[in-house]
Amino acid sequence: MGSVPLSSSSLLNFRSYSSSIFGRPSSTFSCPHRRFRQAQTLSVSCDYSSFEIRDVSYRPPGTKIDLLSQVSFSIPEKSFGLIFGRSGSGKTTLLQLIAGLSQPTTGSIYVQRYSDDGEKIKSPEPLQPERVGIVFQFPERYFVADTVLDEVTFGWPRQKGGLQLRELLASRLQKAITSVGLTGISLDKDPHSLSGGYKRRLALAIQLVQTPDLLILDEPLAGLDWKARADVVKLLKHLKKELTLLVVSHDLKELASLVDQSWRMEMGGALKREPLPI
Ligand SMILES: Nc1ncnc2c1ncn2[C@@H]1O[C@H](COP(=O)(O)OP(=O)(O)OP(=O)(O)O)[C@@H](O)[C@H]1O
Repeated sequence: MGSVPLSSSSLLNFRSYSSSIFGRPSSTFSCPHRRFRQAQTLSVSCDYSSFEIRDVSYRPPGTKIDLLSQVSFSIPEKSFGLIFGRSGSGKTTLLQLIAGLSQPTTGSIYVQRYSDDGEKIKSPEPLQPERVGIVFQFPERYFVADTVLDEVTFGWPRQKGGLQLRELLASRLQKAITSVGLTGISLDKDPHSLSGGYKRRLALAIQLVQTPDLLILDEPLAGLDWKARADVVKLLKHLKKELTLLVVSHDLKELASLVDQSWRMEMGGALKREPLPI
């Protein structure tokens, strides 16, 4: 991989900068319309956003089969949604549409803002792909760099930016590495030499560094041993406090304690809200 304008040591020198100074401010005060009612005593705004998928159908170009059929659901910010269903039902196809990797044939995907009492505020805004992070199945298969640092910063601007840009990038990197618990790992280490669980942490850090609002995970526990699986579940629990997670998985029991809403994808690409069948 080519050079990145920040070395590991220079990045670590930026540790003391607060991400709240250089990073994107968090979307709202944590006011969980769902968790506590602080707003009744303090005058704090409890508006919240919801990611909304409305009547989405998808037929791949040049084919005559709909892989998704009128899919509608919504997921409020800072909640954990899980989609389950049989292999080949269309789960990954749906994730790809939400991430903006392909376009729905019909229907829309947008962000709607609500007041605490559930009234719509403002017009809906299209969900911008850069606000969505996606971690594919077996993400470690797509690692391309020789060091953890290069892997996380792949695609960053290569020209020398100003100090402010360097500080912003360093701060985001530091925050992402810390959130996934990779601080004990040398940034010069070969990503391919990490354990299975640490590779998954790295895959999450690669997405988190872009500060997404919505993080999509396709089978995050697949192929891991029991210890790494428990590790990733713990990590997702931590991440849920920071952002919205939409997960496709067959590992329902292990993820059940995190799930706020779940849906079953039926063969033919119809999505139905349904409790986890465990
Ligand atoms: N571009 C395409 N053209 C035609 N068929 C496709 C295309 N992409 C996916 N499919 C088919 O669509 C169906 C749904 O695939 P998808 O990968 O979304 O399923 P899934 O529910 O995620 O399955 P799994 O649990 O095995 O990952 C499959 O039968 C797949 O072969």
